[in-house]
Amino acid sequence: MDSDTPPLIVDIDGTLTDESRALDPHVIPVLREWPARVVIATGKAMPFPIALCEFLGLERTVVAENGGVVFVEATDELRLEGDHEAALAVGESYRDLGHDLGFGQIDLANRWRETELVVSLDQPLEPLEELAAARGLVVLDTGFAYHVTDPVVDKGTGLEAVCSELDLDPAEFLAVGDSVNDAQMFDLAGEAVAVANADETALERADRVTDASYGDGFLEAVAPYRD
Ligand SMILES: O=C(O)COP(=O)(O)O
Ligand SMILES: [Mg+2]
Repeated sequence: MDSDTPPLIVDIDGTLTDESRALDPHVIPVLREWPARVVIATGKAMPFPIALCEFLGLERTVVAENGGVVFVEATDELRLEGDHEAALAVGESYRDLGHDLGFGQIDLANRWRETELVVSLDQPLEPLEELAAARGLVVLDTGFAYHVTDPVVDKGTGLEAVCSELDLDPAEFLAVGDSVNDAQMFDLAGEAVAVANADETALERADRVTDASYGDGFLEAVAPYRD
């Protein structure tokens, strides 16, 4: 890698993982050795990207919950944004209609969530969208879960928040992702790459689409900046 390597903002599920959300081990050395800043940007709750950074030996620079949570270790900044009360109320109303969030009794998908709510993809979408809209929230289908999210935040606002902390410009970044929740960070990044398994929105908003899927797609996305 040369000194012109851009900072990297990368999604987790579907980009660093396979379809079952298991991390592709081949991405590990690439992330560990990336010579510029690495930002992990995910729809997952904060403990997941924080743990990923720790296990990879990366400084913890994280956008979680689709932009609702931003943590920058270097400046000791934690920003929470978005109407969590409204998201929880959507969940309550959804249950009142006889539906379920779909993650079982001990719901690890929502347990550490601070700004949004997630519902399993095997649950009905339409009533969820109606309840969310009534409270000014949106539902994002990432291909891994339905996210009831406050539209004031997204991974783009998260990238901007990270940049203002670290005195970087979003346009310096290489962004890699796979789904609708990556679209706004794609719009801001200097170069946006969708892996081949990406959804229609991510494919449309990307500057480049890889031939390979999942972790192999990520490796292809960053290949021009290695060696
Ligand atoms: O949690 C999800 O549904 C998707 O997570 P991701 O943003 O890391 O792909
Ligand atoms: Mg993803």
